[in-house]
Amino acid sequence: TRRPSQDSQESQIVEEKIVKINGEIEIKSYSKGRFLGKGGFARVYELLSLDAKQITAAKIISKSALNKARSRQKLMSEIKIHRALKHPNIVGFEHFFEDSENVYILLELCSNQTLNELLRRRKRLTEIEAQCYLLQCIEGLKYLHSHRIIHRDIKLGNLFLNDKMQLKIGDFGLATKLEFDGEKKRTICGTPNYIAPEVLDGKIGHSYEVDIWSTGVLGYTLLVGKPPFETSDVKTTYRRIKMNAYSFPENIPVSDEAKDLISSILVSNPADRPNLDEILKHDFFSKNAIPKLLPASTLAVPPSSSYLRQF
Ligand SMILES: CC[C@@H]1C(=O)N(C)c2cncnc2N1C1CCCC1
Repeated sequence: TRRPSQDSQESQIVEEKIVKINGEIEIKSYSKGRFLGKGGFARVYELLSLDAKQITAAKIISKSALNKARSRQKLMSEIKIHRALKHPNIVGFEHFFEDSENVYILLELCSNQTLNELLRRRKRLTEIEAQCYLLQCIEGLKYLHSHRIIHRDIKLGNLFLNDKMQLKIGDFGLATKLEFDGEKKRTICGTPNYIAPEVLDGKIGHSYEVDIWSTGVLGYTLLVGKPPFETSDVKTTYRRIKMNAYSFPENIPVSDEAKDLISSILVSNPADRPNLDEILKHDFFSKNAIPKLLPASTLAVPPSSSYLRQF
């Protein structure tokens, strides 16, 4: 009997057909679990591999959605870049395969969602939490940039938290790999949330500095509770970015070190921004001891004063 919730074309078992080198066919079976949501063209489910008993977050993309060369090309670029990465602050790329209907991308399950949901619940974070998350994001970016990869869409919704509360950079749909040092990228597709002025400008190319810009926007957003240039309409936001028009609200306590660091990053000329190592040397990251990981209780409430006393 079919479960009432199961609609006709979606089956609960996924089978991967593997043709071995000696011509034998091996079938790997997976069981589809909870629906996690939509990500781009994909419907995302928890997926349990029935042999290794490993559970992943599976992006299931129907091939019919990939008929346009552009979207197929984008997906192949995302897979090509992401599958080569391995770092504690980068979402793990477990496996990918296809069957007659779909392409399946199996990613590290991050059961504590993203910083987007966290900030929606908490409104804004304490300085020690912002330090902890920014530090992990910068470690992940150091790894990406050392492999000549620019993420280009660092935003709350692409920063995932796994069950251990580790921060993981995800979604490489807008990422690009530079072929040589000094290469400048000109085009950018999609609507990155924390777009850097030089990308909007379009005259000069852009490079790693766009990810640096995003860490400034991220720091401001975590501490203030909303992005620095956000307005009700995109065109006005872009104008504010080009004008570098942002300020810290009087009524929200942000430390001098935080303001100084964020202001040094959110500068229009990419060449004037600090690099990742310079950012890590800033007083903001050395003024107090920073926890490697935060307790899961902070998903709902600020860290308790007794917890903070140890730092
Ligand atoms: C698989 C897509 C995306 C993701 O990239 N990861 C790593 C992830 C990992 N774990 C849970 N969800 C994840 N998501 C969510 C699913 C719905 C929207 C974004």
